[in-house]
Amino acid sequence: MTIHIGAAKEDIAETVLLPGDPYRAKWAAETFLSDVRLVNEVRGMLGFTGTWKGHRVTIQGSGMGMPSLSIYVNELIRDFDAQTLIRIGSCGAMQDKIKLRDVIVAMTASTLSTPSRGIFKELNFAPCADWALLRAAVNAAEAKGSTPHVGGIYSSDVFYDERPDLNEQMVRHGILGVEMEAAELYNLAARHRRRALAVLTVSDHLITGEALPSDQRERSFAEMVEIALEAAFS
Ligand SMILES: O=P(O)(O)O[C@H]1O[C@H](CO)[C@@H](O)[C@H]1O
Ligand SMILES: O=c1cc[nH]c(=O)[nH]1
Repeated sequence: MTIHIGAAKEDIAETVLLPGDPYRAKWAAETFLSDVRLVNEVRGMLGFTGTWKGHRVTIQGSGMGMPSLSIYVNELIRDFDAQTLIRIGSCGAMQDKIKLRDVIVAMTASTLSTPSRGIFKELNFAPCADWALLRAAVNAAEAKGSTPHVGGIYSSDVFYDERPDLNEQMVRHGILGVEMEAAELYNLAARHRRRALAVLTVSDHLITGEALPSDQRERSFAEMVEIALEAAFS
């Protein structure tokens, strides 16, 4: 039991899926897992553990933004010994070729800053996904007849952006989409030698201005959850 996760050590699986939205955690656990148990509700940041095809899985909300994700991932790694951590998040598309509801698998995550900035100082560390997980996610998507976009994303500290020039540079350099957590997940996984990946569904389009309603962000992103589960246990 930690300050932010009120579960016994044995209640948390080695494999953890991490949606930002705690109600997406509830929906995904109830939709994809068997023998589901609520294992955390501290601060309403719901976490569930169950089984998928015989494998134990925890689905734990991580909140919005890297400082929040950092709390949950630090505790999951240090206190619960999580080994494989896969973010299942929403994102905004930054390229014309990407459409609403497309899946993006994040190879790298560019940032302006992360909670790890304090230790990296002047170093520009390159947060990147675990290669085997990334390959397994792409294979899983393709086996389902889907073609995910694979490449770099932007992990931003803000949703309401006051620096359009930064987005312009991201678009210009081929960044696929923007979200708010993956870079610090990748930093922490590198530091503690764990496996991490971010699989994202496009909920907004920065070029067209399209946006999905919040109920769909909570309960309709099945494809990315299936890809994450298949990748974790391939
Ligand atoms: O849908 P989730 O997983 O929360 O991810 C995205 O949505 C939130 C912003 O609405 C941020 O957390 C961003 O990264
Ligand atoms: O961070 C995010 C998440 C979803 N959509 C966005 O535009 N930004």
